[in-house]
Amino acid sequence: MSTPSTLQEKLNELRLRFIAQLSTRIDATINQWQQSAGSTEARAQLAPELHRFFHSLKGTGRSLGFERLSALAHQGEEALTALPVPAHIDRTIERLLEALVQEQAYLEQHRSQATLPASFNAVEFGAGQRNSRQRLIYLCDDEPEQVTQLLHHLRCFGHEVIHFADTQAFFNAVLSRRPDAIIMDVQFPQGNTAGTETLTSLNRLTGERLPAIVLSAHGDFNSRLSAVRAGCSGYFTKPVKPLDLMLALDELTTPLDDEPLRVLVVDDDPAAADYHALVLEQAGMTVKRAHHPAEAFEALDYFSPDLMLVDMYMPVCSGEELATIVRQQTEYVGLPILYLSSETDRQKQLTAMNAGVEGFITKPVAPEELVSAVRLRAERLRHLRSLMTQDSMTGLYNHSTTTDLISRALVQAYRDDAQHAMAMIDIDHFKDVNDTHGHLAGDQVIITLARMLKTRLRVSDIIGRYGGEEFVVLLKGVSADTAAALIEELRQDFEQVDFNAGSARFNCTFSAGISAFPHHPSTEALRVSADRALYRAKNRGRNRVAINPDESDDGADDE
Ligand SMILES: Nc1nc2c(ncn2[C@@H]2O[C@H](COP(=O)(O)OP(=O)(O)OP(=O)(O)O)[C@@H](O)[C@H]2O)c(=O)[nH]1
Repeated sequence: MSTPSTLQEKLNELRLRFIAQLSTRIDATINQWQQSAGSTEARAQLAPELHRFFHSLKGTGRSLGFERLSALAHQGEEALTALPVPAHIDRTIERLLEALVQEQAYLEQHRSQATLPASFNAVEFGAGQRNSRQRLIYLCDDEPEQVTQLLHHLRCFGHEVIHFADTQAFFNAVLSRRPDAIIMDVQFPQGNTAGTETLTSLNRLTGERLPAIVLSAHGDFNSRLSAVRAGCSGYFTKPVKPLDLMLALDELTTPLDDEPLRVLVVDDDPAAADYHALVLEQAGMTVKRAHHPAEAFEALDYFSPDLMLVDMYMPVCSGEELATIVRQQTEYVGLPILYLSSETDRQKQLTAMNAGVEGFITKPVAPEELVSAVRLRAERLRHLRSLMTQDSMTGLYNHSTTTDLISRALVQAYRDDAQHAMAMIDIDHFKDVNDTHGHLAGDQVIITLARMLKTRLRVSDIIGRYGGEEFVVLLKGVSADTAAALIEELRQDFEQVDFNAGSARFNCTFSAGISAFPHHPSTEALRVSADRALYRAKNRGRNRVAINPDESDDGADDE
């Protein structure tokens, strides 16, 4: 069988799985019901479980589009909660269980026709997960010297760059593959504003405003006006300083946050958890499913969710109890919690909100409604968190957050039996940079290295600014040797970046030390070993990457 790829296919697969498991669930309940026959006490003991069975079938049934099944389950739930207890309640329950058996048989027979209700067919979310900070840039310029310099810098920052020397080839390329940003020269042999005119035509043709920055040999009014009319965000006169252009590109292309939102879905019913997880995953979020509240409690620590979506009724404890337990820990006081339930009783909803949760989503929820409710709250938390955890100059994690995140990653690595590597990176002779070119130029170097680390390493790697000109990176899933090779590539590119301070141009280098997990099994042990290797790199002349000999795969010294 082929792997389902679209949301519809995945949801249909979920429906089929739900139908396949339905008879076991109904049979088990009928069994319990029959065993409790004749004993008022046994029936009373069974009532909460029976209620959960009907409640869960009602919610998941409706979410997956099984309206008749859900309506029957709803009747069962109502009968069990009605006060006074309805006359002939046993007869009612038996009738409903029989009806569920028939409905199950019907669904089983017609399983090949199982398709989602029409309301789901319009649902498609955007491109989904972005797991790279690299961008596709089109550079359209016919001046060889400028092009060589820009290509070099753009590639140092890990961007994929395609160069066009004429506007026609550029025009055709944009129509076949849209870039993330465009750098466009204004003047070409075809005319003084041929570059911006090409952009204007493309904007008209595509109905979009293409993200573009203009380079021009002239800063005159007409050239600038043509750029504004072409919808360009930046205008640079040649010779352009590559780093200024990089920053402008960043503003044009970098979304607020690259990392997918993490959502913890807690539901004892696997079908319901799968359904909601699928919808959120399709919208680009990373989802962890927990079927038991204790499992959810553990996941808080190693998964570090941006939001928790909790079923209100679970056998072990209620959503409200779980929310209270979570809230009792200071580090999770701000974690947004949303209840997800088919409970429609307003009073019960309000009571459940007492645990300080963010809101209540009633099942079945339309996919786009779920995504928007989750995204809104999770992004707010991300923003607040970032103010506390990031270094304001570089946007990298600050010292304490870096240490904290690395420690959590190591806990997870123990579980997964994974290997990681740590790199300590320190800019060489940085005091001289400040003394010679000024503090602002020094800041520019720090920001540039931070930017390179972010664009070149993986989103899942942990990158922090440890101190002034010192950075630490946890490269996940790689050996010390692989990490050393990756950092060595970065080192070679960094030394070629041109910095400017007034009319002076200068270059910088860095040294790095590498250590490996599980060879060094704690954050502190990793740090000490990487620091020792960094010291060796500095001692041996700087501008190099070092590993302690005992960490290298072949045990050889790195130099
Ligand atoms: N511009 C700037 N300088 C900083 C910042 N934080 C720390 N520094 C400076 O970084 C310099 C670090 O210098 P040192 O630790 O002596 O080392 P170094 O000159 O880089 O020499 P080596 O590491 O031995 O190659 C100090 O002069 C600090 O003032 C910052 O945010 N911006």
